[in-house]
This record gives sequence, structure tokens and C-alpha cells, in this order.
Amino acid sequence: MKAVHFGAGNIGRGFIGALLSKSGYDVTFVDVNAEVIQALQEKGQYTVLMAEENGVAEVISGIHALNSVSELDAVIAAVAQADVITTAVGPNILRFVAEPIAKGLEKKGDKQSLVIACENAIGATDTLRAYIEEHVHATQLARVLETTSFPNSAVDRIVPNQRHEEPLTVAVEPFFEWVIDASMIHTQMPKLDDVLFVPDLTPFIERKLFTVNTGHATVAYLGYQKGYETIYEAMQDQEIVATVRVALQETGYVLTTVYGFDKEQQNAYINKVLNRFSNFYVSDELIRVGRSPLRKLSRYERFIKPASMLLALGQQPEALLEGIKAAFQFDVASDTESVELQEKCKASPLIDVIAEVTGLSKEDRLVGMILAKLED
Ligand SMILES: NC(=O)c1ccc[n+]([C@@H]2O[C@H](COP(=O)([O-])OP(=O)(O)OC[C@H]3O[C@@H](n4cnc5c(N)ncnc54)[C@H](O)[C@@H]3O)[C@@H](O)[C@H]2O)c1
Ligand SMILES: O=P(O)(O)OC[C@@H](O)[C@@H](O)[C@H](O)[C@H](O)CO
Repeated sequence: MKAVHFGAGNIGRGFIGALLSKSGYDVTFVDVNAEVIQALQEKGQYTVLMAEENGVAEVISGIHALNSVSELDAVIAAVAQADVITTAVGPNILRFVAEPIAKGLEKKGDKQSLVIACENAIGATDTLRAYIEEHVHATQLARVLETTSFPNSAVDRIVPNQRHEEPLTVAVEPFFEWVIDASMIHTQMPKLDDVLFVPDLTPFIERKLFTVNTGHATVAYLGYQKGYETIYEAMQDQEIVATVRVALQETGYVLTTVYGFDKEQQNAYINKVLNRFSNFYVSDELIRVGRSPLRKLSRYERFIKPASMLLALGQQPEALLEGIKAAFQFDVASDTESVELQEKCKASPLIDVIAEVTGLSKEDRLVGMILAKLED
């Protein structure tokens, strides 16, 4: 069995590539980062460390790697031979990896394969599939779609930015969850150990995005305002913990009401998530967790979608608004989206910026509430 994984970064090496390898796949990483690719090519293996007391180290071996810029033909050939093609590059990068995937799928003949985007976004594989379809020749499209499944998925494991003496080593939290929408697989089911296949992904991805990621982003933005550097540090601040807890009660209300998740189980899930954020052995910079505020403040993302749903259910978002306010004020010179957001806020009336960034109309109640909060 062969797998090609685009994105040899934190989650690529620390979770998806490792799980594919442990499930018996011959894994080829594809990345634009020449240093990482060269190191993987030279060593053919790397270490995954569990970020916990006396955490074990696992060696992931037999790894191949290709540079997606200088070895494009080989990337396309690898995709053509792969049973499973995955990505963890960031939602904004999917458009760039679509072409080599499309060219590989064109070349594969009648081989069955799966393409799965492992990104923090609702319908990420749908997005990738749409880009891929733009690059597949019209005469090949029907065959490619017949022989390829494109299931959406949700991935959960905190893997911070980090530096080790051995640069390929990656420390990860022990917890992990990879959920795949089985109803979107019409080809042969893949062999993926420790993956949960579900008949409908929507509740799972929304529960993950609106609990883990809403909570994480709330801690990051509030923590950044208070001058902390890491999630762990911010989680020692009881004011922040209290706000994030209320924010997760707000999203929890949406999740239990709309998807029927059991209230007790949702509370246990929230507690577990907050414990994960408090892991002393994970040093996760607020700047990583808050990265790309324009994406995080967009219509179907971790703040605006649950806040809109809460309003539609007749409840008022309070703590979510605190997080949204802090996100609008996230001012980090190294983050291009943060810089763009701050420039927008200086150049245009706030109500226009809020409507543009959130994708809501200026008349929307939530826009008015965000404006009032920002002017508070
Ligand atoms: N780190 C986490 O805790 C975590 C957990 C769950 C999901 N995710 C999701 O996984 C995705 C990746 O996040 P990450 O934290 O691993 O980021 P990362 O920056 O560590 O890794 C992304 C990798 O993609 C590579 N890349 C960029 N452009 C590319 C291209 N055109 N072709 C091939 N590779 C390219 C980068 O060089 C980098 O190595 C994001 O969607 C993120 O939301 C991250
Ligand atoms: O990757 P992002 O930018 O969507 O969100 C930042 C973090 O919240 C995220 O990477 C988490 O660590 C991860 O989603 C945990 O599963």
C-alpha cells in the first residue's frame, strides 16, 4: 500500500504521516520546504515524541520524500501509484497542491484511490476536490471521479511549532482523533488503523472545530492581549480560563441543541479539551494558535458560525464576543493576515471591515453586536 502526504509540517509528520506509516503504508512526504525534504530523503526516518511525563519516542521509518517544486514529475508519478493521498498544508494552500494531485490522478488509469484533506476547516476535501476538478482534463474527469473517493475528515492532535537538535523530530500531545466520512467513500475502504469512520461527519467536524478550535483561539487571542506567550501560560490565568469555559458553554449549547450531543458528554469533552490546553509538556505559542485571523473570523469558522447559530437559537453570545473582539485586535507583525486585518481596521469604517471579514451583511445582528463590543 502506498500513501502520498502533502505537507511535512507539524501535523503531517506528527500525526497523519505517522499514522499512515503505522497502518502499513509506504509513505512519501511532499513539501515545498527544501530543508525538511532533504533531511527526510537523507534519513528516511524521524522520531515522534509523546509530550507527557516520561513520554515515549517512536521512530517512523521507511519514509520517502519529494520536493514539490524541483521534483514535480516524481510527485505526479507518486500520486498516480498511491492508494491514499492526504494533505495537511493549511486550507489556503489547497489550491496549490490541487494541480499535482490532479495530474497524478489523470495518470493512474483504473487504480482506485482516496484523497483526504486533513485541515481544520469544514468540507476541506470538498474544497480540494473542486480545485482538483479544475485541473483534470475534461476527457479524464469521469474516470477520475469514478475511481477516486474524496471523503471529508476531521483531525485532532495538538502539535506546536518546535525546534529540536534533530530537526525532523516532532513532539505531539498523546491525544489524537482522525474521523473520516465513510458515506463519501465509493471505492474500496482504506486500511487506516485507529481512524474512526462515521456515516455523517458534520457533527464531528463542528464539535471539534467549535470546541477545540474555538477554545484554543479564545485562549490565544485573550492571552496575547495579556502579554502571554504560550497556551500553557495563558491557561494559568483564571480569568482567561473562566471566559473560555463560558465560550465553550455557548458553542456547547449550539452543538447539543442542533446535533443532539449528550449534555454530560459535551461537558466532559470540554473538560478534556481544557486539560489538553493545560498540558505542561506542550509549549504552544499563542502566535501559532492565533495565526491567520482573517480565516478564523470568516463566516463558517470557529467564532462566527457558532455565534450566528447561537443567536438563531435565541441565545446571546457573550464570551464568544470577547474572543471575536480580541481576534480583531490580534496585531502580530509576522502574521500577514493580522497585518492585513489591522490595515483594514485603520483604512475603513469598522462596520464595513466586520461585514467584509465575517462574510455577514451589515444589517446582521451579530455584526452590530461585534461593532458594539469593539467600540466598548
Ligand atoms: N498543528 C496542529 O496542532 C494541527 C492539528 C490539527 C489540524 N491541523 C491542520 O493541519 C494543517 C497544517 O497545519 P500544521 O500545523 O501542520 O502547519 P505547518 O506549517 O507545520 O505545516 C504545513 C506544511 O505545508 C507545507 N506546504 C506549504 N505549501 C505547500 C505546497 N504548495 N506543497 C506542499 N507542501 C506545502 C509547509 O512547508 C509546511 O511544512 C492546517 O490546516 C491545520 O489547521 C493542525
Ligand atoms: O491550525 P489552525 O490555524 O486552524 O488552528 C490553530 C490550532 O487551534 C490548531 O492547529 C490545533 O492545535 C489543532 O486543531 C488541534 O487539533
